[in-house]
Amino acid sequence: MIRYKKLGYVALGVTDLERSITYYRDLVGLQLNLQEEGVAYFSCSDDHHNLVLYQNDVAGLKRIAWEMESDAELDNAVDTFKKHGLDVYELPTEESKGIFQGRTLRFIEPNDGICFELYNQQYKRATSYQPTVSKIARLGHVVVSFSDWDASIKFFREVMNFDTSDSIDGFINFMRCFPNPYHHTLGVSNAKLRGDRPGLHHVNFMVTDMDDIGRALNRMPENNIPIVFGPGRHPPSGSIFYYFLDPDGMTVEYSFGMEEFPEENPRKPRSLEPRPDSGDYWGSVPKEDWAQGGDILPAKPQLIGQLL
Ligand SMILES: CC(C)C(=O)/C=C/C(C(=O)O)=C(/O)C(=O)O
Ligand SMILES: [Fe+2]
Repeated sequence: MIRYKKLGYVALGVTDLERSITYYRDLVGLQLNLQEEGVAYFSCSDDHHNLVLYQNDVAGLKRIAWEMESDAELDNAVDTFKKHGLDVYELPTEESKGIFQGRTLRFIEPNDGICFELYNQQYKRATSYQPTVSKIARLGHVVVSFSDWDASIKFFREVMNFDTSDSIDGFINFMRCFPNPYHHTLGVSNAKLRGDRPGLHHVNFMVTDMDDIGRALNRMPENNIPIVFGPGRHPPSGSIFYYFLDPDGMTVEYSFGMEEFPEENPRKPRSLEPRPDSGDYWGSVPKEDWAQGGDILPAKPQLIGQLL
């Protein structure tokens, strides 16, 4: 069974790269490690990047990348994916080095055509992430609204070896990239909840303590950043949460205190009733523009290199 180390990075298309650099660096608190023509690499760890922004005509989700436990797990993934009829491409060495990574594979997720990437390691930084406005602990999760909710969950479970931690029936299925312990690194949301329009739901950064949330409660409104949900506490993972929009209207979440699962004998997944208090113990309800921004950006041009 395929084994993942973690959710490595998320790549987004943004319509004004300079504007988004200022936002993600100065308001969200990510460290800008490198800016090249049309692309910016941010981290919140000793990785070279945990968020990559590309200048693009349309804002949206470009790629989701998973760091594997080992190089052998990349081979394991290739064998598994090919058995399930997936075309997997290995980036040429100069390409993977160009994004500061070791061996890198890409494929198209079959339900909504998202570019998924697996890699074994990124260049590490001696001087790792230095917190500024917020002590971000890690890139936490990405939630995507998929067209076929059941088929997507089946793919991630049966092909990618993700486990369901909990589900709000018909709304969101919270999945762990096994054996990563966090309650979810991927959320499978139902696009039927947003007019059958698949796309990015939100990107989450887990912060280190409540003060990081507290400071954001003031910093975001002071900078006229639209708040779209919370503060509150999510029943699925137990996380304190706070959601706000980025300059393209894509939804970003700060959270603190997520449940962790053991590799052996984890608790059973719960099926939560689809009602507002399954989303927030504290009773807040999301604004209309929560989780609405961000298309799924075409994957094909990213499939470069050798077909395995
Ligand atoms: C309001 C939705 C239905 C909800 O419960 C969300 C939970 C999520 C998420 O969607 O990512 C979390 O972030 C969480 O529980 O940590
Ligand atoms: Fe979330």
